[in-house]
Amino acid sequence: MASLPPVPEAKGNQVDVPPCLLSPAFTPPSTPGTRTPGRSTEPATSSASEQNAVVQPTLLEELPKVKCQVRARIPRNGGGEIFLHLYTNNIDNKEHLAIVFGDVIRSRSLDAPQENETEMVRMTRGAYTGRLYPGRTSSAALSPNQVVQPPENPIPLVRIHSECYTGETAWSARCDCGEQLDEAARLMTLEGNGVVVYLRQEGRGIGLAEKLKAYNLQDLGNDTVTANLLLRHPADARSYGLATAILQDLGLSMIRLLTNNPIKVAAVEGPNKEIKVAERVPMVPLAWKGLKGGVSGEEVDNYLKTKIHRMGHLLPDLGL
Ligand SMILES: Nc1nc2c(ncn2[C@@H]2O[C@H](COP(=O)(O)OP(=O)(O)OP(=O)(O)O)[C@@H](O)[C@H]2O)c(=O)[nH]1
Repeated sequence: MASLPPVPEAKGNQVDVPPCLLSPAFTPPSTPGTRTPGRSTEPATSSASEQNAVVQPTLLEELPKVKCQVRARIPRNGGGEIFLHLYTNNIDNKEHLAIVFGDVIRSRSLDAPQENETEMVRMTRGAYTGRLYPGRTSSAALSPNQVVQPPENPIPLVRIHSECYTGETAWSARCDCGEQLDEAARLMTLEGNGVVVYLRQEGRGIGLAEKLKAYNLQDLGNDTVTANLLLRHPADARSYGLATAILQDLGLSMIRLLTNNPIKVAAVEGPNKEIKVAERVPMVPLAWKGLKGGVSGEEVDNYLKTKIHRMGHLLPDLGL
């Protein structure tokens, strides 16, 4: 049986690319928004000796086109409610989502009148104001006790979240993805305003099957960056043009972005600074703040350590 190649040494942001295990690369070709902004889609070759783990986003001139097809109210387990917005777009066939907190933020493409549509059709696709109730006949009218309150902070909190089936659904303690989603929801509920853009770029854009292979390579002693490279994927295959377009559709031009990822900040602003990140709000793991309810353990610490040391994430090292 062939033995695994040695773990490469990081040199600042540079990393030795290990010989790949597979050929050809399996990064899904339909990774959302690969055209804007994108990373090099060149697979690592076995002869390549070095590659940046941290790559600055390159922004294309045009954003993808997005359309909100439907919106619905979701009462939240534990209190409060959100409006789930489902988007389609012109660059992939995935259903990307925007989870909107509060009544103020609305989708332009959803609210735009459609030809010959009845009030019932408008209400059914979610293009109504206020709340639906049995017998309601108009999408526009607010009942007298339905008043839209402006939020206290006019610059909304935004989280751009990439799908993580393992962390959000399968209770994984390898990463902090589930905790980050919960924490974003908690903060937006407190403010009564905000948006989680939920992008279908599972496994940093390599898809679930490849992420599971990467997990096995991690169990064989590699960190998350090396595991991706061994599979001939980039360390991070994601892009954020769809998020920029969705935020624009939601009428946001200035946001406070919940992230530790500097690439996300630069990328979401868009090719023509369509969105301005007024503030980056760090996402410090709850366990690091001595709080309960978050994920903790050696595996998530290793995951975060790799993000800090090899992907340039802005988190205090805390001697990890
Ligand atoms: N390839 C790979 N992807 C992972 C692994 N663990 C988690 N992920 C994916 O990493 C992504 C996490 O993305 P985000 O929550 O947006 O976080 P981030 O860009 O790292 O930075 P923050 O905004 O600071 O959280 C999700 O798509 C997860 O599925 C792993 O071990 N390997």
